[in-house]
Amino acid sequence: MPVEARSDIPVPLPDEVDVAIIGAGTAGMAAYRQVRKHTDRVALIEGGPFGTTCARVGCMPSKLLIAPAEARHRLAVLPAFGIHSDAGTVDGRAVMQRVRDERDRFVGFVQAAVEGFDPAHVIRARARFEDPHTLRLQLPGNGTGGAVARLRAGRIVIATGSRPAVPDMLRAAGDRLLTSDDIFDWDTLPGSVAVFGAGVIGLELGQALHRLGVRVRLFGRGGELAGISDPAVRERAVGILSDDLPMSLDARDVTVSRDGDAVAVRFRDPGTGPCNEPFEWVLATTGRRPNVDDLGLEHAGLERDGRGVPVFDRHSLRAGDSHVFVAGDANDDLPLLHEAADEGRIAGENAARFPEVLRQDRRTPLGIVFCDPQIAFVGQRHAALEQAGVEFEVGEVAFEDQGRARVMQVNHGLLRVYGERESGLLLGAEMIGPAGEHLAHLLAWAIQARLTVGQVLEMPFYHPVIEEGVRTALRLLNEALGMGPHPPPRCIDCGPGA
Ligand SMILES: Cc1cc2nc3c(=O)[nH]c(=O)nc-3n(C[C@H](O)[C@H](O)[C@H](O)COP(=O)(O)OP(=O)(O)OC[C@H]3O[C@@H](n4cnc5c(N)ncnc54)[C@H](O)[C@@H]3O)c2cc1C
Ligand SMILES: NC(=O)c1ccc[n+]([C@@H]2O[C@H](COP(=O)([O-])OP(=O)(O)OC[C@H]3O[C@@H](n4cnc5c(N)ncnc54)[C@H](O)[C@@H]3O)[C@@H](O)[C@H]2O)c1
Repeated sequence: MPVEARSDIPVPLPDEVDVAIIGAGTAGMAAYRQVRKHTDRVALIEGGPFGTTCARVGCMPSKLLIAPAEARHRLAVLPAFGIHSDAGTVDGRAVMQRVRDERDRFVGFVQAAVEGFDPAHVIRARARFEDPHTLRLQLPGNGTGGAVARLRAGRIVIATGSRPAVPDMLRAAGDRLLTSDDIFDWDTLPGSVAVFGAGVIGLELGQALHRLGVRVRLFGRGGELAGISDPAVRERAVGILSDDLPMSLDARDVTVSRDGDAVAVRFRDPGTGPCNEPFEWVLATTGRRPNVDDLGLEHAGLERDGRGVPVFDRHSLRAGDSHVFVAGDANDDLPLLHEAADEGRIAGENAARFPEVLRQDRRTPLGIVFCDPQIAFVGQRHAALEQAGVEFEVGEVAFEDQGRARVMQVNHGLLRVYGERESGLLLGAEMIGPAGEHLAHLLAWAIQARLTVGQVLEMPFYHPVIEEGVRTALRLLNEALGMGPHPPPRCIDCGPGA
């Protein structure tokens, strides 16, 4: 990792501030910028390295690993275009060198931003509540444990992020057990990895490693995959992705043990006999836990939920009717980068204005999984609509015959869109398919603008583009809502393969 941007500049610590922010990640830095607009009496407290989870061990290095994997995988479609190539040999050291170099560049941008903050505001320490308004600061030591200081704060923003949660059953892998915090520092690619947890991180990293030539098996639970809630989309996703990546999404009787330097994974897939597969490494991608357990929250006088997170209002980020605000992964609501930034802004603004606290609209939910084909969620999920008893209809398009997708040899997937029966409002979508990141944005913007399905269909659609597939799904949805005619099976006005 790059050197710390900020040395421990001997700046006198304040005794008291208007707002203390715990954690200088994405949410904490966004909060700091807001607070600065109102007061100079602010402390941004960071107990770990600067650079944010996103840049250091999250969004950016994971996408840097996925990019070469996708580039290599595209070589497999070349013969279908009549092109033959024997390229594709993987130089693991070069792959990981680029991942680390580019990662360090991104981390450097964040560190430069921190360098731009007033040094008097930035405190290198781990913070814990001693009472609702007092933080105990454990300052960095020189190997012998650092000094302790105390800071009184009128308001406090908790923006402490999250960390990998590792189940005990994987601990037997010993020093062969890794998390996403470790792998981007690899010097080279390993030979084999058992990836436990078929959520977003497991799927993204498991598929990328597999496509870079690492022997991978993705172990899941109960058939879940990347949080897809629509059973039709999940079934399609499992079909497409398991064609390529070895998966045991409902592995039973799993045990992990060491066999010398290797890790033996014993398991049973439904309908098969017992298997015993050796791996060099075990990668735990079994979820993340909010960093609230070591904050002394029992001294903060806040009501907490079952995971120990202060009960808070997602429109103000305020914990109960207190002076404490909880933003980003720490609140365990929507652990995504853009949400952490939004929440930091709202929490910072409210902490600064306190006791005036404003409730703000939140954006339309949007989630993108950078596997290939991409998985995406927009607006209300299928399961949530069903659970809430919303009366809705579904329109769908399969991408196998979609014109542009076929031209490009990316014709795999299924998009399902949901619309409200009475109003015709577009409510949500789940998908696996080509250009998922772009289609998901279009749909999210339409939902946030509160457009009906009919109004979205009034928008321009070019030809031949993958967005024509969205139009097909929306036309079928409009018909199901009783608000549009049955679309012609081979739509002439839209050109072939729409
Ligand atoms: C592998 C991976 C891939 C991801 N990919 C994506 C993606 O593609 N898109 C996306 O939207 N999201 C992605 N995410 C999620 C995204 O990275 C997080 O939602 C986001 O970074 C959370 O930001 P944050 O500010 O809440 O936390 P962080 O950036 O983790 O900041 C929290 C800070 O608090 C500090 N801290 C903790 N406790 C204390 C304490 N007691 N005292 C002082 N400081 C403390 C920590 O050291 C840390 O610096 C990914 C995550 C992972 C792990
Ligand atoms: N592209 C993106 O936007 C992106 C990428 C990566 C991470 N993230 C964020 O990070 C969060 C955390 O991701 P994650 O993948 O760690 O968590 P997750 O909650 O999405 O998935 C964890 C999975 O592990 C499974 N699991 C738990 N214990 C298990 C066990 N013992 N054996 C097998 N499976 C087990 C769970 O059932 C679940 O399916 C995501 O919810 C997401 O918000 C986003």
